[in-house]
Amino acid sequence: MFILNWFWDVLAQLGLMHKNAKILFLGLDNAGKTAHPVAYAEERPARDLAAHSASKYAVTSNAHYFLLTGTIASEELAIGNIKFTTHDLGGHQQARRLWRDYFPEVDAIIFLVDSADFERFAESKAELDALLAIEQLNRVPFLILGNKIDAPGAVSEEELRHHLGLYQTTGKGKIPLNDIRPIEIFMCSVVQRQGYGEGFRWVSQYI
Ligand SMILES: Nc1nc2c(ncn2[C@@H]2O[C@H](COP(=O)(O)OP(=O)(O)OP(=O)(O)O)[C@@H](O)[C@H]2O)c(=O)[nH]1
Ligand SMILES: [Mg+2]
Repeated sequence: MFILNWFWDVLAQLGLMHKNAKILFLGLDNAGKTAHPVAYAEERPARDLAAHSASKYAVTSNAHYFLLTGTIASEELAIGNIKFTTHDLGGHQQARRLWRDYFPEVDAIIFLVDSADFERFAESKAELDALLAIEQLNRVPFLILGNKIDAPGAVSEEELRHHLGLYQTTGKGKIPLNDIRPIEIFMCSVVQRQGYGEGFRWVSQYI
């Protein structure tokens, strides 16, 4: 298993269109950003990752590696001559203070929420609101992923919108925007590999 394993399909899609996309994965701890037990957080040889990506996407070029420093995992991935950096920042409280170090030049923020964790919706909302209020991010597209729809007790999109206060969002089609930050919510299950592709396609049009 690799960090952000689940996201590679979608990165590959984005990779055909965009260069040097810097995407931040944020959300509370346990939201599903890395979707694997943290226990294996050790550095992996670059060749593992290269082998993985090569087998899956016929990626052969340079710069396949990732770093783990404390709770911050960052991956660089090159598809052809297009380079991506993804940062999955840990979500526990101490790590959240580090989020803002990663804001400069970010192209999109993916904010994950555990849609089955009713008790933490308010905490998620507080973090999300704080992010949305940051001047530096006021043009950065926000993709909110309501994850774990497969889990017992997961709420519907409507309910999650309500709990997060996301009543006015961009819309899910190809919506042209002038000077307004794109923001939309999509429900997904990282574990079952469903739902997020639509979200990433949506956000990619604004990167
Ligand atoms: N049922 C279900 N469980 C999921 C899903 N995605 C992640 N999980 C589980 O949720 C737990 C936490 O996932 P992580 O990816 O480690 O959470 P994280 O957001 O990276 O958390 P931090 O690294 O602590 O910030 C794990 O046990 C995952 O297996 C999902 O779509 N459905
Ligand atoms: Mg994690």
